[in-house]
Amino acid sequence: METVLEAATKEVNGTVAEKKPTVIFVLGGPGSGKGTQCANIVQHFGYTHLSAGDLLRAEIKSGSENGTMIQNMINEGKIVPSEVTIKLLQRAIAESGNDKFLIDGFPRNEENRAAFEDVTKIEPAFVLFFHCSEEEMERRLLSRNQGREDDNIETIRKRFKVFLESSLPVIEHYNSREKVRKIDAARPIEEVFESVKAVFTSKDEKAV
Ligand SMILES: Nc1ncnc2c1ncn2[C@@H]1O[C@H](COP(=O)(O)OP(=O)(O)OP(=O)(O)O)[C@@H](O)[C@H]1O
Ligand SMILES: Nc1ccn([C@H]2C[C@H](O)[C@@H](COP(=O)(O)O)O2)c(=O)n1
Ligand SMILES: [Mg+2]
Repeated sequence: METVLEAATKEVNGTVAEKKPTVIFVLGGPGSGKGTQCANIVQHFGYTHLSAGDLLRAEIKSGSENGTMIQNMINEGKIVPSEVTIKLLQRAIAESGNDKFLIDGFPRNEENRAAFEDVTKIEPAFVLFFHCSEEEMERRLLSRNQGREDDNIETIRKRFKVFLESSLPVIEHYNSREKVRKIDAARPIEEVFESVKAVFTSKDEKAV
């Protein structure tokens, strides 16, 4: 079967026609509920969920030559170089067989954003931004119990700092292009999902 990336570039009457996948970036602070809401969106709307953090953790487990570097960056709450993360995303897109994706936790900084645009020429249909107070996010992360090494108070504080300094400017970039759909994520999971559904079923969202 033809993959999305193979289908992306086709010869039509001697000219190159591009068929790009639909991409929605899912952003928000650590513990704002991105993964939780993506699982709901997948069930209701048929997207493939690609979490950049999950792909990086799988890369560590695979014994890749980049594993130690990725592990050290994650433990410090830092952002892994775009080249590594984008390759993982491209591979996952190619292997999925789908043509619509929730890309969760990416782009995390300006370098991620510019490199993705440059390499893939893909613009997100929109950006879902889960907004939540640090106090609530910290509470959620400390009780997540999924065995994540970075869910300790020292690393959580570093991740909050990186979110404020490096990720918020990316959200501002897309906000100035009217691409951000901001969701109040401090409410119970079901209520948050009602707001998410309203975005996905809105007549104004042409690409969805
Ligand atoms: N609206 C909510 N209310 C209460 N708890 C929530 C809510 N959404 C998610 N949680 C819980 O908070 C924790 C973090 O959620 P989740 O893993 O979805 O966040 P995330 O944004 O993907 O975090 P990270 O950036 O660290 O990957 C999980 O234990 C999840 O069950
Ligand atoms: N674009 C990304 C996404 C994630 N990482 C690293 C750094 C994060 O602290 C960690 C965990 O991500 P999460 O699962 O919380 O979304 O993964 C990165 O370097 N670049
Ligand atoms: Mg997550």
